[in-house]
Amino acid sequence: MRIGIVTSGLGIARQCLRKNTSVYRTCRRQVTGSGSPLDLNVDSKTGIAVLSMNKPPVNSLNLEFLTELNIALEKVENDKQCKGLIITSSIPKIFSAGLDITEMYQPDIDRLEEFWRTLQDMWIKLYGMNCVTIAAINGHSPAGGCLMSMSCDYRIMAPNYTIGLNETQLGIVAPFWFADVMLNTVGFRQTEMALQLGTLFKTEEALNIGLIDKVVPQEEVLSAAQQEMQRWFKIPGFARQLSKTELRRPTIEKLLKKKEEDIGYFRDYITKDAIQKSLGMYLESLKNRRK
Ligand SMILES: CC/C=C\C/C=C\CCCC/C=C/C(=O)SCCNC(=O)CCNC(=O)[C@H](O)C(C)(C)COP(=O)(O)OP(=O)(O)OC[C@H]1O[C@@H](n2cnc3c(N)ncnc32)[C@H](O)[C@@H]1OP(=O)(O)O
Repeated sequence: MRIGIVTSGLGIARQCLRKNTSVYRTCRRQVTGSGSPLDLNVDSKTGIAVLSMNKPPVNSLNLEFLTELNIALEKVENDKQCKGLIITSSIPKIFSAGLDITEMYQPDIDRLEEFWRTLQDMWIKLYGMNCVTIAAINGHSPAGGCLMSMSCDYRIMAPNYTIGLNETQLGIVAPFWFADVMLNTVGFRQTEMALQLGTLFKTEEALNIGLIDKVVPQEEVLSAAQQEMQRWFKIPGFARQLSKTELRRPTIEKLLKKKEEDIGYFRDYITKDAIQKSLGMYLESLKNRRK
C-alpha cells in the first residue's frame, strides 16, 4: 500500500502521510518521478529500498539511465532510514541486457567518455554501498547486467534465465574491473573459463558455480529478497559494513587509481575498426533474431 508522496524529477518526498492505525504506519515513498526509467520505493518501516529498472525494451544501460542509477544509489546511501537495497526489474523476463551497445557503436567521442565515466561511477557506488544490497534477478542478466548483480551482496534468481560476462561473444573484452568482480565472486578457474568463452550460465549452472546464491520461482524473487534481507539485518551493521569494506576496498581502489587511464583505454579500444565491425555485426544479429 503506498501512502507516500510521489515527487517529480529528482526531489525526494519530504513528508509521509500517516494514518493512525498501525497498518498505515509503513511509509513507502516513491522517490523517482513518474516516467522515470527507475522506480525507487523506500519502505521506512522495514528500512528496505526497492529499486526497479523500467527502461523498455531491455533495461540497457545508456548514459542517461546510468546517470539515473547513480542518483538513485546516492539517494539510498544518504537516506538514514535505508538499511538495505533490492535491485530488480519491472521488464518481464529481462533484468538488464547490459551496456547499451548503441553507445559504443559509431560513437561521439565526448559522449563515449562520459558514458564510461558514468558506468565507472555507478559501479564504484554499487560495489561500495554501505547498506545491504540484494539483486532480485527476475530475468536475463548478461554482461553489464551480470556486473550489477555481482556487485550486490547476495543474488536471488528465477529459473530459466541466463547470466554471465559474455563480452567475448560480441568480439569485445570485459574490462579488468568486471573481471575482478567475477574473480571475487566465483574464483580464478571459473572466471578464466567464463571470460574467455563468454559464457552465459543458465540459472542452475550459475548456482552451481556460486555466481548466484539462491534460485526461487519467478513470482517469489522479490519476496525471497525481502526475507533474505532480514538475515543480514540481524548482524550488527557496523561490523558487517566494515567486513564488506575491507574485502571490497582493494578492488575499488584499483579502478579509482586508474579511472582516467581506463577511460582512455576503453575509448581507444572501442573505436578500433575491428571492434566497431564486431559491434555492428552483433547489433545486426540482435535485430535479425526475431525475423
Ligand atoms: C582490453 C580491453 C579494455 C577495455 C575494454 C573495453 C571495452 C569493452 C567493454 C565493454 C563491456 C561491455 C559490456 C556489456 O554489457 S555489452 C552488452 C552485452 N549484452 C548482450 O549481449 C545482450 C544482448 N541482448 C540479448 O541477448 C537479448 O536482447 C536479451 C537481453 C536476452 C532479450 O531478448 P529479447 O527479449 O528476445 O529481446 P530482443 O533481443 O528482441 O531485444 C529487443 C530490442 O532491444 C535491443 N537490444 C537488446 N540488447 C541490447 C543492448 N545490450 N544494447 C542495445 N540494444 C539492445 C535489440 O536489438 C532489440 O532492438 P529492436 O530495435 O530490434 O527492437
